[in-house]
Amino acid sequence: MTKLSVNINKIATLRNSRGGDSPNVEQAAIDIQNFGAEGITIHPRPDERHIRYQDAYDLVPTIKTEYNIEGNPIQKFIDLVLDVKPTQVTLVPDAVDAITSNAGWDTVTHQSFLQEVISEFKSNDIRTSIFIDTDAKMIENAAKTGADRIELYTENYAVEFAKGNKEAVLPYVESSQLAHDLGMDVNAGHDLSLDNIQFFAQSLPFLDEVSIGHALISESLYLGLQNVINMYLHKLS
Ligand SMILES: CC(=O)[C@@H](O)[C@H](O)COP(=O)(O)O
Ligand SMILES: NCC(=O)COP(=O)(O)O
Repeated sequence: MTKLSVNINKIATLRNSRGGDSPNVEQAAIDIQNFGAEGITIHPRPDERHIRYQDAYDLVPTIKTEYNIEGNPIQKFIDLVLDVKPTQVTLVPDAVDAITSNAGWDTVTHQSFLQEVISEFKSNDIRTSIFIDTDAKMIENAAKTGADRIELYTENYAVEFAKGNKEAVLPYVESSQLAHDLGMDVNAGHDLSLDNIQFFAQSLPFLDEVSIGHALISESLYLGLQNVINMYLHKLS
């Protein structure tokens, strides 16, 4: 069974837009887990435009499932993760000003750096995962860094699937098998949604966890709108 980890960045985006504490990200994490999600993912960025570094600490007592922290391992991020000690850290090669993640690691160029940070996280009992494209050479080199898992960057699959190109899943099928053969587990994420997740999960031979945020929160708004509007109308009647 593939675990669902819910990325709550967008809850924080909404909170920050008013400067207050609504919606409350800790309560959201509690509820999301009570509704059955098997993990909570956050992806703090250096500008703290959504999840803040302080949120990473405040969430600790609320997460009873798996806690996954994603981000670029700049020193501030490394210190945060070593302090918070989540279940898993996912290393993502984000540019400081990136709107969202847009590429996997070049594990050849950055092999020794990745090896160093991964070994530090592992010696602190934190599972490690590397955000990566469906490139065999990069995945083979990811294994050499000592990473426990890869997280397959699924934007291309999501874009192509929306156009009806189901064969876009094939590189992910191959990458999943390769990672497994190399002794790594497989996560996936980015733009996965209610539309594309089932075909993806059923196609991959190995898929341990997906982290989903943007689409899941948007879908929750749409699927909840009718209910909430009816509740307002009832209060006003
Ligand atoms: C690595 C990845 O694909 C996600 O963590 C995604 O980047 C979420 O970050 P944002 O919410 O900042 O888009
Ligand atoms: N690791 C991917 C993630 O956490 C969520 O990405 P998205 O669903 O917001 O695109």
